[in-house]
Amino acid sequence: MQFAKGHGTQNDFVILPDLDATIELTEARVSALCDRNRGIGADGVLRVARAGVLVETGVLDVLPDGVEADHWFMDYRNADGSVAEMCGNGVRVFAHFLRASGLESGDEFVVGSRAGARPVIVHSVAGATADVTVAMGAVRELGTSTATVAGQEFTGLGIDVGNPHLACVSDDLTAAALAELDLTTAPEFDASFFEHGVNVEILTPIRDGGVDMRVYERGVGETRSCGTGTVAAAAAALRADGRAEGEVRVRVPGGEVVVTVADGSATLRGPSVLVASGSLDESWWSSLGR
Ligand SMILES: N[C@@H](CCC[C@H](N)C(=O)O)C(=O)O
Repeated sequence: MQFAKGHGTQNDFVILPDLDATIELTEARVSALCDRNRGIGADGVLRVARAGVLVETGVLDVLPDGVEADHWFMDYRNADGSVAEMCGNGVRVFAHFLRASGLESGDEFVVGSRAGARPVIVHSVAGATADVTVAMGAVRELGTSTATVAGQEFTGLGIDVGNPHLACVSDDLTAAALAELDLTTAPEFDASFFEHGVNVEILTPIRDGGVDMRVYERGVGETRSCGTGTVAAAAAALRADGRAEGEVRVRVPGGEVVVTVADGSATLRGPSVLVASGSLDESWWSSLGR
């Protein structure tokens, strides 16, 4: 079984090209693959197949909104094996992989996700690195809620960008104080507000056109970046600045991306790096629980 490994601002993924969608991606297998000691190690898994094939094989019940049978589909799983609707860094890496592997030759194409169609523009591919913009779809504000991180309560804006986020802009927070925040344990949140769990972003207000952000991802833990999280963060930071639209540079521990919010939707531009490819040992794979 072939795999590749890549990351978008150090949010890293194991990529599994599976054009016939025959791989049984159980929770046990995904979590073993993503385990940094007993597997390859990653924040998530991206299965590569056409959307129609995933419906035919029963991985998807139906084609999500705007996704056509011949669109490429990013079948995304979190490191704990759970399925999530969308992954913004994942889409950039997925698009880069399609180009690097020759599965796709265009600069503009659609990547399907469970949250719907996500058109991409591949601006450049140079060596192991690509620069990709993803149209992230609608940014829906859900209202105010709170999260408690290491005993400290943060108020934030619930935002749905295909998956759920609570983006907490903290007025006096500096980049240095943010870096000190203890994010080793899961933030507490209002489970009646976020029935399906939530990704929590803590960020500074906009200063010089940018924010600093850290994230605790549902199904993963703290990651060095989260693309959908940067979109939620940018939208919340713009709101806190009295604006509904604008461009925001979002600095995360793993690098920097640019988010543009306009007309109730957003684009996300940033890098992708493909670092390795190889094959999984078949006996190891089949020894994993189903
Ligand atoms: N890292 C991703 C988001 C992955 C899904 C998330 N953990 C969830 O469960 O919603 C990104 O780049 O957007």
